[in-house]
Amino acid sequence: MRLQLALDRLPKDKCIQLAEDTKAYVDIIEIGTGVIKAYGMSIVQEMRRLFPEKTILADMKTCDAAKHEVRQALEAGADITTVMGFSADASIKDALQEAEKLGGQIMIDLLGIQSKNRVEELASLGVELVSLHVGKDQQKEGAFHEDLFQLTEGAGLAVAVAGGINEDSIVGIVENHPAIIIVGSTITGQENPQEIAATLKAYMVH
Ligand SMILES: O=C([C@H](O)CO)[C@H](O)[C@H](O)COP(=O)(O)O
Repeated sequence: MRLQLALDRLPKDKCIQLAEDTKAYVDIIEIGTGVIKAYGMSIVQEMRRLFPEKTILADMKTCDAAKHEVRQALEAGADITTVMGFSADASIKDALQEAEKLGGQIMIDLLGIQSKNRVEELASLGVELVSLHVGKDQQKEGAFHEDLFQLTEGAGLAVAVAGGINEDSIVGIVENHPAIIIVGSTITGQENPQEIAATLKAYMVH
């Protein structure tokens, strides 16, 4: 089970500092969508250079022109890039094909998807990794809840989870054995991010 640190809505120097401070506990560094919109591929390149031993995920949230955007992210140094699950099948296929060509991986973001049917379709298109995601705005009505695991049950997919995960919710989440737990604000909003990252990671390894 891997811990992914989501770096969202932060200036570049703060992203770098957070990645540095928490690196003993974090397996995957996620460069958040808004951060990519602010700095473009240069921050992906910089994180790759600064953290060569880490898996880097570019949260591109691609929904069209998938071949181009997947190439952009992977050529900049990302290992994984995200594509939205509601995208056209043609986009999903292009993304998977391009990632395979370049030796990277696609994480399909299931934000907004409620039907198991779509999840099964995605699996039949060759998708292997998805994220069950409660978006920032949706979190006003509640953070990630274990009920969401039902959506991917039996689909044979590696599952990441995201959306307001904290010390209270992580215990129940770990019991469902996701491949990746994605945590943003709970770590990045702390005065001592290293301490909270260590606490969260400890729940994942015991
Ligand atoms: O993907 C995310 C969200 O859509 C903002 O871009 C976050 O990275 C993800 O939700 C994790 O962040 P927290 O919810 O703050 O833990």
